[in-house]
Amino acid sequence: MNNSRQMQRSGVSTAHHQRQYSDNFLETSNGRWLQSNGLQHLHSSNTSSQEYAYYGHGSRASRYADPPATPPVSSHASRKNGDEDQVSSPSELSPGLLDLHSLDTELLSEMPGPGLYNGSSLYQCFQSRSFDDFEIPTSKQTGNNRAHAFPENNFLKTLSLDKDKANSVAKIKVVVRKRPLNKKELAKTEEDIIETHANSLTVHETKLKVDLTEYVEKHNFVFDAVLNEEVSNEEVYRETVEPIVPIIFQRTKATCFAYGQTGSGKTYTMKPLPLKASGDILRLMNHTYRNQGFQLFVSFFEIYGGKLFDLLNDRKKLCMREDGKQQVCIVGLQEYRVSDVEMIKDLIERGNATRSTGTTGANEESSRSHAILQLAIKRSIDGTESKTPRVVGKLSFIDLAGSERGADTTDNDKQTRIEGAEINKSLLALKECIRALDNDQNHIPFRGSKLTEVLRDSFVGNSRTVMISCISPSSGSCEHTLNTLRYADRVKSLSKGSNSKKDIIFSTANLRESTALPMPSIPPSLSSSKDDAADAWPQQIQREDYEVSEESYEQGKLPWKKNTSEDKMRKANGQTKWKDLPKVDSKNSDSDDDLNDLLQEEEDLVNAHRKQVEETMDIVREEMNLLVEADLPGNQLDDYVIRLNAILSQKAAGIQQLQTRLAHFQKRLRDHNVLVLSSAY
Ligand SMILES: Nc1ncnc2c1ncn2[C@@H]1O[C@H](COP(=O)(O)OP(=O)(O)OP(=O)(O)O)[C@@H](O)[C@H]1O
Repeated sequence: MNNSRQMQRSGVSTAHHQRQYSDNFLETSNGRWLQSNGLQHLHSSNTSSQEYAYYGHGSRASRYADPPATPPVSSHASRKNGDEDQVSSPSELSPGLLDLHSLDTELLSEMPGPGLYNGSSLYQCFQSRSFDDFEIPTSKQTGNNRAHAFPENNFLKTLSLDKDKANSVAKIKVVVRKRPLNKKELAKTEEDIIETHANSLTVHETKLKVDLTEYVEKHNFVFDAVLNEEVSNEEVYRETVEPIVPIIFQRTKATCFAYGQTGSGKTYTMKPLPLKASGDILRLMNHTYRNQGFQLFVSFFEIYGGKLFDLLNDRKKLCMREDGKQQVCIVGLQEYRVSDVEMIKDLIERGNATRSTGTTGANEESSRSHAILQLAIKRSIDGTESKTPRVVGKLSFIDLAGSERGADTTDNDKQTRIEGAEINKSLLALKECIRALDNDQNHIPFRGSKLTEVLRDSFVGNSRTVMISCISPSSGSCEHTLNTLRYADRVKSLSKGSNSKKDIIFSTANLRESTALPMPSIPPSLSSSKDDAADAWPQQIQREDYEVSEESYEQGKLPWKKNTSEDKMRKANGQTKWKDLPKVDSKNSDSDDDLNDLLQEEEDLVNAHRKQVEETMDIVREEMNLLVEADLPGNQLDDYVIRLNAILSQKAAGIQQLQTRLAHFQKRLRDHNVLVLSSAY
């Protein structure tokens, strides 16, 4: 069905492909790019930068198309209110070439910093508009209409960020969003197995022992933020995108993507973000950067089955080219110049309505494509509109296809399986790129998929990435949820800054205070140990040591929330091998303390060791999941195996070091016992 739809559409787009040629246009930058790439036959008399502007603060009647910075498109200038056809009419739009990344990618040199921000005038200008049309009111939102129409949010504070502060915005931020149980899950009496804390969460996975008794395995994860089911879309925006909006004006490219299994809330989460962001961008353009010649452009396309389709141009098939500087260009992509939030909203709605959906084994209305909406801020070199504007910064929103990967492999529908393979391939490639960036590798495997090729310029240079991992709380989705969180954990480990280490300590404190959950395996005592071997503590353990899993053996399926004291007891009972040690009298209390310290250290070490092994197993499992059906070509597969081997070797080295430390501690314990025994007799 999708196939035929696409064929129909591509048929239409072929018809649209008839272009007028103009030698003059070769004078433009896009034309030059075409020429330099031997593609002059593709060039159009129009750019794809469609004017979609209307000034006069939102009055549709006063909308007019601004004289374009590039060859003009006049036919749609008189687009009437609500007349979508006029806008989308291919003959009117005359799709041209959007050199999204080529010359545009050479960002304009330093922009003047934000001027003095006058919060009240800004408020006055925008108070009549609402930017929250997508927002679902929550119980927390009171009847303060004024506040709702113009949320008195962090943005006002963010506006006054100077460049230094902007630089302090994390390069990679990983946020998890948990959705509420849905009706289906409630009807099946599925349990909520996700317990959230400030910036950590625990997954309570029910497992079966060999004797078929149930037990709960807990998996703890720490992220930059964890948003529970009560958090509104407005708060999600504040936590994720709002802080990066001002730095788009500082020659930065930022990407915000949602990852998670089908039905986990990716679209629900992503949909309102571009609109809110463009509202904030326009505010900055109209106030802080007033009269500085900034322009906002919107484009929206999807990657479906490895091919690109323009969501704002009747799903016209697009092609991607790489220029001599290895910059990726999307040929023919429509880009609309916008200066009003309402218009952006129209465009987003149009694009969303055009997205590919199909039926999968996992979800009837599943998005099987990656949807990419880009907000580009441009400015011509001299700040006027007489010259072709160039990209100053870009904000990309990516609603990824469902990450359930292997789930559809049993599906009989060939098309669905091919889609699944493509999705697996791109998610694998995305992670590979992130991993390569993490390791400061010279070679970033962007070519692994269309998705990563498109994102290439958003990851290099001065870039920011926000990943929102969407998870279902339901026990039935446990495996997918763990996969999502592990993927997010890998992305998180990219963050080399102070964040991750701080998180561990913070989280440890949190966990110790609030529950008797298993402790992360690097307690302060161990990391501050004066023992020589402490220096040999593998680096990656400190960095990646987020997930701790501990089996708390339970007879029957007891609700996890009630188990704290039992867990404590079990933990104590777990030390049976030491309880037969001869008792020493109270005079030996110092020795007791020493012994306890040693026992604690040993237990931590054993936990860390087990965690390393588990993590390694997780990596292998996860990679296998991704590889299934990814259908990589031979050379990519070889590269992939080499990289995976390197990671596993690193893990093996970490495990080896832990084993050495363990042997060392056991020797100390034996010595200690001999000492205690000899003093006892
Ligand atoms: N935080 C939330 N609060 C309330 N409802 C939610 C939330 N997240 C998701 N939903 C609801 O759950 C359903 C599935 O969400 P959504 O379509 O966003 O999932 P998805 O991850 O995009 O799925 P797919 O990958 O199949 O497109 C929708 O009906 C949506 O309204």
